[in-house]
Amino acid sequence: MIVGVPKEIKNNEGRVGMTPAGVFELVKNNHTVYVQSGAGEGSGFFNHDYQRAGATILDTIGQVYAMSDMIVKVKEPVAQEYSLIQKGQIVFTYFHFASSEALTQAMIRSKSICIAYETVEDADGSLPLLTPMSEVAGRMAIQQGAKYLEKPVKGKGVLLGGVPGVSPGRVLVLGAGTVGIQAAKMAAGLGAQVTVLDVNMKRLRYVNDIMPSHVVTEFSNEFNIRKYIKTHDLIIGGVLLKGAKAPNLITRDMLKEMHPGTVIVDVAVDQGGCVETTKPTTHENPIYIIDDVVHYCVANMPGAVPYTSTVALTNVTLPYVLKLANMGWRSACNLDKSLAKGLNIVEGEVVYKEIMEAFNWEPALV
Ligand SMILES: NC(=O)C1=CN([C@@H]2O[C@H](COP(=O)(O)OP(=O)(O)OC[C@H]3O[C@@H](n4cnc5c(N)ncnc54)[C@H](O)[C@@H]3O)[C@@H](O)[C@H]2O)C=CC1
Ligand SMILES: CC(=O)C(=O)O
Ligand SMILES: [Mg+2]
Repeated sequence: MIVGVPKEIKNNEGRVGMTPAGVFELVKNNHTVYVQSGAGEGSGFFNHDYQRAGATILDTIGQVYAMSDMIVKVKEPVAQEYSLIQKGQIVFTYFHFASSEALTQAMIRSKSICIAYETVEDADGSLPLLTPMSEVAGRMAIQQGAKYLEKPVKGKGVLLGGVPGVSPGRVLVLGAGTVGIQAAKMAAGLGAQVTVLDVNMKRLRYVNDIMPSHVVTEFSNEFNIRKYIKTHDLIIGGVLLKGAKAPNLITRDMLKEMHPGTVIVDVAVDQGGCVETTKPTTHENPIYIIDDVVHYCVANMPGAVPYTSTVALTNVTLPYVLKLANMGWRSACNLDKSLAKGLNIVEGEVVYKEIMEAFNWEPALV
């Protein structure tokens, strides 16, 4: 198979879909790999590294899309890429369709095979290709939140760890999944008081078992959310309903209940966000303020630490890339049920029910 690796063009996205180690494995399996010139630079991988591993470097993104059977990338295609995607081409990347009807319509029109990293799902319900990036984003959420709590950037002016004689800051974590646990761990490490909410008691039991006593758990419901947003300085949005639009747990009216300078880091922004006032931002302009509440809603947080994120991501994607290249998408998905869950749009048809539900589409209309 011919596999293409384009350079990411989303704002400040330094990750790349394949490392030279991945190229080496594919070439060893008799595949051809085209890498766009400079694609890996943000992650510390240069053209000569890819060439030494056996790849051919192409000058333009157009050439990579035109010459490849399968595109392996990181983020969802942006508008400039829509017309480059070909009928029957496999596109293996994050898509987050439920948050963008425009992207969904464009990929339906392309008649490509869209396999979304974020919905590849193991038998136990875990999401092996989302987990490493959620680990990065969960940890980063506290770093970013701590920064935007500073007064010069309109935060409340609270130091999360406090100092002797002054209470530490308070962090509210919505969702005790991968993002939530990593965020809670980082916040606890800084000495903050942490409250973690989830609707899944198993997750809350797990958090309760592994975290120190200054991390407490509560059930997630509107009553508790309304109570805790008034007293917490930093709120992390880490909820997920697989493949679906995130629920709006914090509604617009609730912002008025919060202390001015409260910071929300809505990591779930890529699935539409769990805060009604969330809209995607970029690393260039990461925040905006509504009702004195600072919103940080960067949809590609791990893109800012590509040296860590590219390796963490490609460690888990490469086995699937090899399977797709060796067997083709039909046989690979027939044999590997986890990978089959990644199929979102196939030759113009949406095959993932939560995407249809996100846009209130009836099957006959698509
Ligand atoms: N902005 C970014 O750069 C990144 C965003 N993400 C996103 O972060 C989100 C979270 O991902 P993960 O932690 O991996 O998901 P996960 O599946 O590990 O955890 C989600 C948790 O949300 C909980 N939940 C569902 N409904 C809830 C409710 N009403 N109240 C409280 N909790 C609720 C679930 O029970 C689960 O424990 C996803 O949307 C993911 O795409 C992940 C990585 C990077
Ligand atoms: C998961 C995701 O959206 C990201 O890593 O950018
Ligand atoms: Mg207010």
